[in-house]
Amino acid sequence: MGRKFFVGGNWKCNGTGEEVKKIVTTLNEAEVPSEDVVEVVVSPPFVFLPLVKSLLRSDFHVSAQNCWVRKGGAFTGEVSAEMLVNLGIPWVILGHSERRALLNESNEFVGDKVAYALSQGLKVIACVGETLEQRESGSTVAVVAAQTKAIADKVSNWENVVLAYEPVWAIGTGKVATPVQAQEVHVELRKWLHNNVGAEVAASTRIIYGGSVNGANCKELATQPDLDGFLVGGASLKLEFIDIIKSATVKKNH
Ligand SMILES: O=C(CO)COP(=O)(O)O
Repeated sequence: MGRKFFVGGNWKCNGTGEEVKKIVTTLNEAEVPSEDVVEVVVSPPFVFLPLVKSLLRSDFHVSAQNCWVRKGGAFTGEVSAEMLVNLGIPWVILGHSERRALLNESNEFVGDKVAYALSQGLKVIACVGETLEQRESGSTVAVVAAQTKAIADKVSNWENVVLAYEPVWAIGTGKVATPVQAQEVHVELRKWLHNNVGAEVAASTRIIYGGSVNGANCKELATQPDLDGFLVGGASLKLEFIDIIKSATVKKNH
């Protein structure tokens, strides 16, 4: 079963209105493989979502970087899944390691968020990944399995989920996982899905890699059979994001 290559750009907490418009103009002018080959999703900060949605080419899609865990209401500072749906935003990133680490989002909380966002009709990029300490102590697989289990416990339909493996030690550090390291964990995640959710979900769910992906390292990573795309941070604000989108063709021809 074909898993369409997926390239997400997580802009994190960056950009002014002018900078955002510039990035969108660059993306709009880029020649990239068609939507049949690659699904491209960019994720600006909340405040720029309407602007980006209104300007962005129609074959690229928009994602939020977070949303509230349940129905909106008296939750100062939060943005609900319903609001994203109301704005026509199809995607949301949930469980990013920066939120897990800095805002104490637990595995269970992330699982609840993923389930609620899906129930409202959003598609979810759900992030998992180990810290350097966890990798060095040999617990990488146990950590990502526990994070994935907390999602699987709450979610029965995986059709609208993309799983992003983002080792914390590779995020924003310039220290990219080697293709072999990434492939190893992607295989383990797929195995986990196979054994705990089902063969079909394991075969069809896209598992993408994030952590210091750039225009230079994306092609080799893309050749790995269980790597179905990327979630890109820093490089998604730069011209090289277009090269990363183009690495979808490496996959297609591999
Ligand atoms: O966190 C990331 C994407 O969500 C990765 O960030 P970098 O590409 O900047 O390492």
